[in-house]
Amino acid sequence: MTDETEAKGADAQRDRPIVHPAWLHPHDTLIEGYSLEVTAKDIEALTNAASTIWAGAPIAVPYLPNESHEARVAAAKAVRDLGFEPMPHFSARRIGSHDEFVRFLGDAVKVAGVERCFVVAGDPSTPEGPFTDSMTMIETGAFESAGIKVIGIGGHPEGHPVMSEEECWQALETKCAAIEARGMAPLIVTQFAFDAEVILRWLKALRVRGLDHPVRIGVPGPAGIKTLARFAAMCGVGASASVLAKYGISLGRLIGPAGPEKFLDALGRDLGPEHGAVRLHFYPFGGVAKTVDWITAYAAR
Ligand SMILES: NC(=O)C1=CN([C@@H]2O[C@H](COP(=O)(O)OP(=O)(O)OC[C@H]3O[C@@H](n4cnc5c(N)ncnc54)[C@H](O)[C@@H]3O)[C@@H](O)[C@H]2O)C=CC1
Ligand SMILES: Nc1nc(=O)c2c([nH]1)NC[C@@H]1CN(c3ccc(C(=O)N[C@@H](CCC(=O)O)C(=O)O)cc3)CN21
Repeated sequence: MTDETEAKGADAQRDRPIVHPAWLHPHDTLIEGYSLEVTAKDIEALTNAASTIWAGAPIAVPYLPNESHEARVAAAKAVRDLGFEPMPHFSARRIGSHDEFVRFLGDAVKVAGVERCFVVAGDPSTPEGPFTDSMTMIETGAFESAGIKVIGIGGHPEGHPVMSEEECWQALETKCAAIEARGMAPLIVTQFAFDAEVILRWLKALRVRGLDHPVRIGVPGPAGIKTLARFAAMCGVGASASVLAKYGISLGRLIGPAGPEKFLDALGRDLGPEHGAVRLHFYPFGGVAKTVDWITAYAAR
């Protein structure tokens, strides 16, 4: 019972005003109920690793350029057929037309039984179609009409290359309110980061603002240091020498793998009730198998 919708159900049954209590069972460890992000190209790797991933795990599939509609729908269906909960991305600035949007949403629901979607602005500096940001997709009303229950949105604890800090909070508040007003449950998924202290500070600020929705903290899966640096640059994620040192990466030794053990140790040590309902979302930059094996070993410690 670590899933967002189930958590809501459990909430209602116990008739308690606390939001998503299933995310904070005292016997849980931080790693339980994790989710993953897997590209359409990595579905084969997901299939091979499936038996070592918890049944029902939410699996997000990013909306990457140069993928066909069919490949995107097939990826969501494969995730469902493997016994996981598909959460396809809807990348506003990458979607070429309203038709492309509703066709993907419709087929994702019909073919893959999708009930949760992740909406994000996306990287193109000029939108390829009518959607400039997440809100313009949410406001079409298409998600609730299609029966979507949970809408994931991006959180930016380390700031954003285009938006100011205050704009990030405004965007988050506006999206959460709109999603709830439309009868769906918001889920905040953060951009991956390397500094646990920044995450903890941001979580506190989020709760002080009255945003009590569940949060999945974005965690880079274990990968070679060069690979991590490449994705950080690609995604606009800061990775200063001092932050990387705290993470366990020494700039004097740039070869070899780096995992999130120090990052997660720090999070696990300092997370408290004041940070609200929190789970993890892994970005397997070093490959799905490597990340899942790493998670299994970390959980068994
Ligand atoms: N966490 C993830 O998995 C992903 C994160 N991203 C990153 O997150 C950002 C999306 O932010 P959201 O919180 O979804 O924003 P949003 O959709 O809530 O938009 C908030 C405001 O920021 C502006 N904005 C966002 N991205 C922009 C861009 N690339 N160029 C110019 N203006 C932009 C929007 O026009 C809007 O005014 C992307 O731009 C990208 O950098 C993108 C894809 C996946
Ligand atoms: N700014 C931003 N844009 C994103 O698209 C994004 C984020 N942030 N944050 C986290 C996730 C990670 N995302 C991605 C995006 C691309 C691949 C990927 O595998 N791309 C290429 C390979 C690129 C490379 O190895 O350099 C591919 O072949 O599909 C993986 C994860 C999407 N997400």
